[in-house]
Amino acid sequence: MAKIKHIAILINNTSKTQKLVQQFLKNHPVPGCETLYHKKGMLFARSEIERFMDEEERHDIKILTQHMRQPLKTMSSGEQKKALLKYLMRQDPNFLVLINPFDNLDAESQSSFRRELNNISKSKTLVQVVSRLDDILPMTTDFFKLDGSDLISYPSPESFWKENRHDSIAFSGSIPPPMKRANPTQPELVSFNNVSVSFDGRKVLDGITWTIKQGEFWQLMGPNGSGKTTLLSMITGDSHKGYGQDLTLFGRKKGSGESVWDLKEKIGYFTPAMMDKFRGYHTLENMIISGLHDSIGLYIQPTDVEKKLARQWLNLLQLTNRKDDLFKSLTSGEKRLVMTARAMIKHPPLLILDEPTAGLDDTSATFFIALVNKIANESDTAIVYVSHRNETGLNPQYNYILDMKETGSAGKVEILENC
Ligand SMILES: Nc1ncnc2c1ncn2[C@@H]1O[C@H](COP(=O)(O)OP(=O)(O)OP(=O)(O)O)[C@@H](O)[C@H]1O
Repeated sequence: MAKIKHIAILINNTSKTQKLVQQFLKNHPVPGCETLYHKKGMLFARSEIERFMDEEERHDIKILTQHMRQPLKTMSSGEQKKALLKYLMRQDPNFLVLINPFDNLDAESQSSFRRELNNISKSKTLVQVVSRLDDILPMTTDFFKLDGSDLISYPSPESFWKENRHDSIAFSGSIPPPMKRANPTQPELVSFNNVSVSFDGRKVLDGITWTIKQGEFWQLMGPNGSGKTTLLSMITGDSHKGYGQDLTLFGRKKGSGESVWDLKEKIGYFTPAMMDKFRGYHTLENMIISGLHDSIGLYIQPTDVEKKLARQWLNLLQLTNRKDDLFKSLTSGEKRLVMTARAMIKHPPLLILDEPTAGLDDTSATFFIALVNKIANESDTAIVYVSHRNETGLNPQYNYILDMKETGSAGKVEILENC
């Protein structure tokens, strides 16, 4: 029997990924991948999960969760991915096109997902479309890179690895100062004392005790479904689960009449999903200034001082000459830098970055991490960085690790060397 081919396509910020994926799925020939022509292919991608979520929400059509009570939307990323893979395998395709399959998965879910794909690879071709070299599976036989619309094929795995392994990036310049000296904040920004959360009678968080102080740099870690998002949503005011519990946010006890707006004012927040919510018809300068007004995009005339500050940020990000370009014209790596600058321009007491490098290629992720380390070193802002990946180069002082148990996740503090 002929050996099954497995394809890896490395993508970057310029890649016309959707176009290529459609070529595979619609059975148009792809040079170098002729064996898949006229075969049945199916797509494993975040966008598919969102599509099924939309079907559930808008039309009440349950496809991935046919025999489950829990809506797809409230499942953890790992649970959603498992449900999608199960569904795709029931359709018995000849090949699967997987776009960044390990994004948003914790280490344990990644290994079990890798094992599952390894099993599937014995009978089906895998086409991995990935932005990170570490995600390429070992059984890969054919290597490509997608530059713009050009699919470049490599004669051997060695030639692929030699060309694409990258060096680390140095960052230069300083974090621009705040527009005005902040009122001294209390040293304790967030304090959970024995806080627990349940959904439908099932405990998700059990007795969380965690204090975040001014200027600290935390990484929040835990397997998929351990309650990271739930924990963050209590800090940002997006969940009511904190009421009636011993939770103090920026010096005020939860439930003592604070508004969500009071909280949002003190928090800079970025998660890649935020970028799906707007079309990007604002200039880079206005996007950054909008962080001072807690809007996404600017709807009032900026002052000269605001413009000057935005330019200092653009300078740091090496985007000075593009201040009048539209946000939508940026690559996804550049967009995330600008969104982080937007979140940081007011030097909030707390900056939350929720899986900020998901989907980025290695070079962009390295650049992003350099910016985060810089913010941690040069500002009084405390950072909570949520990631499943042990990001090379990220220098948090502490890990807050959620240990998932039947009785709900318990939290553990790990003090790191950078402290
Ligand atoms: N509104 C809700 N109703 C029911 N269950 C929920 C709800 N919100 C979250 N859950 C459940 O709580 C658990 C924790 O979810 P949460 O999204 O906080 O985990 P997470 O650690 O952020 O996961 P991931 O890393 O995959 O994003 C999951 O099992 C999820 O299914």
